[in-house]
Amino acid sequence: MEINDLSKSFILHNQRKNIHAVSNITITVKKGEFIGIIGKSGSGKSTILKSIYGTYRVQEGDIWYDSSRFGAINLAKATEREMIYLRKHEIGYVSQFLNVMPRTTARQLVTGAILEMGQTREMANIETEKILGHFEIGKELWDSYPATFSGGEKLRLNIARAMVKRPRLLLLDEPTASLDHDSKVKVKTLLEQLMNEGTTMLGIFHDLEFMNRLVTREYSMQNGCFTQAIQKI
Ligand SMILES: Nc1ncnc2c1ncn2[C@@H]1O[C@H](COP(=O)(O)OP(=O)(O)OP(=O)(O)O)[C@@H](O)[C@H]1O
Repeated sequence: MEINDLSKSFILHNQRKNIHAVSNITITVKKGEFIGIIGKSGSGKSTILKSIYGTYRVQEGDIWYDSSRFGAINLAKATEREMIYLRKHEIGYVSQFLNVMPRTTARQLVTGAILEMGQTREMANIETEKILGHFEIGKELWDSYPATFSGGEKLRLNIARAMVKRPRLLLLDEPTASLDHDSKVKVKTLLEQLMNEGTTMLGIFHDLEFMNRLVTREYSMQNGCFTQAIQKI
């Protein structure tokens, strides 16, 4: 992926203010790399990820992504239909929050994600149980609605759902922020597996130390700009 001169502002109409969330971000990410981004709250980290994922429309700059379906595609200018395809098949996004779907059980949520990738139902069922078990989501919860889950359970399910898709590009927005140590270790192990399978990752981590030996390059952000880049591996 190649991001060139990405800038994004928000206009706050009620305050007649223009917020420059990110300015002139340029970065090249090679296949299989794991980029870690750190910076103070409000420095623009999530805005970068949301611009790549198409949650935010980019005003200036290009985000060239090497898609297996479309070839080189500029995500800054992609159509909604293209973005929907990419989100379903190639680009994953994990945040601290789970958007629960009404009347969908934890099992259905994960199985549905696997089926979207074209797996058989039999394989999807096996893999669903494997991943729910791995994240220690109690068996009694598998056929329950996640709306009633605790914060930690929701988060683990969220990560599980994104990971089973084995995305080509995975965006991580502080996914481990509210996890206990054991759950963090589990996430790290799975991220390591994904890396070994060739997934490229871009992640915001409050505690980058924890991701040590996985992150290949680290960027620091301040006021919407990268201020430092450190090659870790
Ligand atoms: N949808 C939005 N509307 C208006 N302003 C926004 C929006 N999203 C982000 N901003 C503003 O853009 C700036 C950067 O926000 P962003 O969420 O990217 O920061 P961050 O570094 O990820 O912060 P945090 O670590 O707290 O999540 C902030 O000043 C924020 O208030």
